[in-house]
Amino acid sequence: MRRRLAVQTRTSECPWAQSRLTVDSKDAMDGPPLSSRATDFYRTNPVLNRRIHIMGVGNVGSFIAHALRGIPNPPPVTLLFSNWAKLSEWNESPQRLSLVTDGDTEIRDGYSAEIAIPRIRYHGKEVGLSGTTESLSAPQSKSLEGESTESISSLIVCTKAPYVLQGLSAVKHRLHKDSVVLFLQNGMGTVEEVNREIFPDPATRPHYMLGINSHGMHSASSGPFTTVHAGFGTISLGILPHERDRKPDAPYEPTQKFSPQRKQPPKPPSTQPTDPDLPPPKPATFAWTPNQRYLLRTLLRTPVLSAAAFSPPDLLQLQLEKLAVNCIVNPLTVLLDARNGAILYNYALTRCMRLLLAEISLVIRSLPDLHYIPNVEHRFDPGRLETIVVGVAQKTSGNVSSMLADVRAGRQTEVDYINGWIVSKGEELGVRCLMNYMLLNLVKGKKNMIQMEMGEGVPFVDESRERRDGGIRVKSGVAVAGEGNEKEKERGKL
Ligand SMILES: CC(C)(CO)[C@@H](O)C(=O)[O-]
Repeated sequence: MRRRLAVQTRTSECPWAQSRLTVDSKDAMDGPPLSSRATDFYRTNPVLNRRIHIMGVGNVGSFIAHALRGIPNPPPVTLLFSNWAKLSEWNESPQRLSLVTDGDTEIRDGYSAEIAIPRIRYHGKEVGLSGTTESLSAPQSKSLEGESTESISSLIVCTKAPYVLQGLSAVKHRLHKDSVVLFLQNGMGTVEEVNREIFPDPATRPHYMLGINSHGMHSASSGPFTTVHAGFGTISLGILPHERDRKPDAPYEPTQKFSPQRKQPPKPPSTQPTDPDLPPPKPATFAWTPNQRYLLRTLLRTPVLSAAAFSPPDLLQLQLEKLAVNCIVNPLTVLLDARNGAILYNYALTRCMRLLLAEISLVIRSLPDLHYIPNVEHRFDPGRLETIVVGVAQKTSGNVSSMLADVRAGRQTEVDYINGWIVSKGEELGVRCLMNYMLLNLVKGKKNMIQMEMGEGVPFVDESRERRDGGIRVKSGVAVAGEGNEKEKERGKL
């Protein structure tokens, strides 16, 4: 039997430098015999559960699952399917994932698969099950027939932002306070929503990690469970401080990165005056949990992912830069019904971009979290954001943005988590974002228009038709939802 061992090495006082390796006893047997101190350590520290669950077996989820099974001593991986049809398709297939890179196909197996049926939520309550007409009489918190009840230690959520709450509702009772959940969505605000709706109690809330994916993937026409790795990108990862460790409304204290002396580095001058209404800034350092460290290390040792880890304030700034790009490229390509490159070399569109970026920049620069971080004024200056947006539009000029792909298919978009986040953060901070508000509603309006053209935009529709949207449809008095067209190609990301 393969016994797993954990080795902890404390390299410095700083939690970012602590490390715990999980190795197979087979590998450990080749080394020197374990000291009694080490065996005592294993007796007092429970061995980690190495299994990684992946929610959302679309292109992003399949890419990550494929990459994880390709590393030495790979972790066990469980794919969580959101409907019986897809799970049956998997069970009837050779149960392998394929990744096509530059025309070469690599096939990997050894996956477990489970069903986790998203619970449809309406006004914060679970009211039905995705893809069925079954209603839930009482708030659902337990597993349904066929669903596993085993606890989940590490979960990677790869579904699109509007489907995260539904998906997590199906597994929330399997997650515990020491579990780690990695969110890999476009936009902002998912974690706040999950805290409010799924894990309101910080005492039992799992730990979180965030990731920003810039790899481009789409599904292959050659067959199911095959993903084409079309654009080589990176995954920026970070661990989010838990509310048990750090108050979420506290701004970050800047970390001195480069200093000639170790002792008492000089504090960089704050670019903004200290706000008496804000709580005092807190450092971004905190202790990692074993599951967080394990998941982070596993992803970092998976070369295909090109993953890199960042401190929470650095990751937040990367997220905000990506948000600014998505706030411009995604909705403008929807309204123009054109590829990303269409927003370039067109001065009328540059004017629109500048009006939008003026609001976006102001909201970002007003965020309390960034209040004490030096250089924020310059990093999120509208001119610099414009340079980033234009650069991305140029690099991905041939891509159909993810939002345009969703709108064309009549699916729900991530616009609420992109321009919608800017509008609602602006409201909180006293910044009126009229341009973004209009764009938000134009995108929604266009999606509704296409849905109506597809005959799916009215609440009572032909019962035989599946709605390709995560929204609510009232059918026989029960709120239900369809699911996205799985065959639809996911656009390249950046
Ligand atoms: C940057 C971006 C717009 C490029 O296609 C991508 O993030 C997307 O499609 O959402």
